[in-house]
Amino acid sequence: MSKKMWDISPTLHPGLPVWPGDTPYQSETTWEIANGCPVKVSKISMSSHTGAHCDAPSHYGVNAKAIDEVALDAYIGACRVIDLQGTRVVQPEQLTAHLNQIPARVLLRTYTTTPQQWDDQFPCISAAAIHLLAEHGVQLIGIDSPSLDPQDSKTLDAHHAVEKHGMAILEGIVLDEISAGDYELIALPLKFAGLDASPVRAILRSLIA
Ligand SMILES: Nc1ccccc1C(=O)C[C@H](N)C(=O)O
Ligand SMILES: [Zn+2]
Ligand SMILES: [Zn+2]
Repeated sequence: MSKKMWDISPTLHPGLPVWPGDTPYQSETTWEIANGCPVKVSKISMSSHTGAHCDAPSHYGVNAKAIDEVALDAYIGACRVIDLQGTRVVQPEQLTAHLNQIPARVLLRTYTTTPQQWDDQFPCISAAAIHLLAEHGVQLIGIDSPSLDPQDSKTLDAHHAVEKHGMAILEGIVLDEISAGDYELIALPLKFAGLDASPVRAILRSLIA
């Protein structure tokens, strides 16, 4: 019997909300199946931070690893989805009840329904909460909002807390249909040379068949 699977990735389509001023998702057809051409091929243009994506350390750290240089083990394995719907800034005290035998990956659900339009007040996480998770061995922090830090942050306190602990980041996932609990996460970044992030197809699978 196969393991149940949940897709936690938004569909990438023209009009998908992206960071203000960033590159919108666009695609065009390079070749069509016609006139002797046997294939359809497309061209896509998008920000490295489109939809469900993994930040590389080089996105927020100087002389830090690019997405093609990061170790992949953080992006596949046991994870815990913590339901914090309605939270605007995740604080340590909201996590303490969920730390018992916590896996190395944590995904935070802050939305009941992920907005279809850009939310400039999107939920984020405090640096103190990142430090608490790191102290409990967490290696990847995921969130259903576009960033760990507030949109207007210039200090990126949560990202630099992640940097301090060498943790991995997964942002822009969709947890609308996901109940709190433990799952297997698979969310591997593409091997873009020198880039600061990579879109991913993020999925959860049940830990038992
Ligand atoms: N596209 C951007 C353009 C400029 C500044 C930030 C972004 C982001 O997407 C935020 C990123 N995901 C982050 O968590 O820092
Ligand atoms: Zn990002
Ligand atoms: Zn980020």
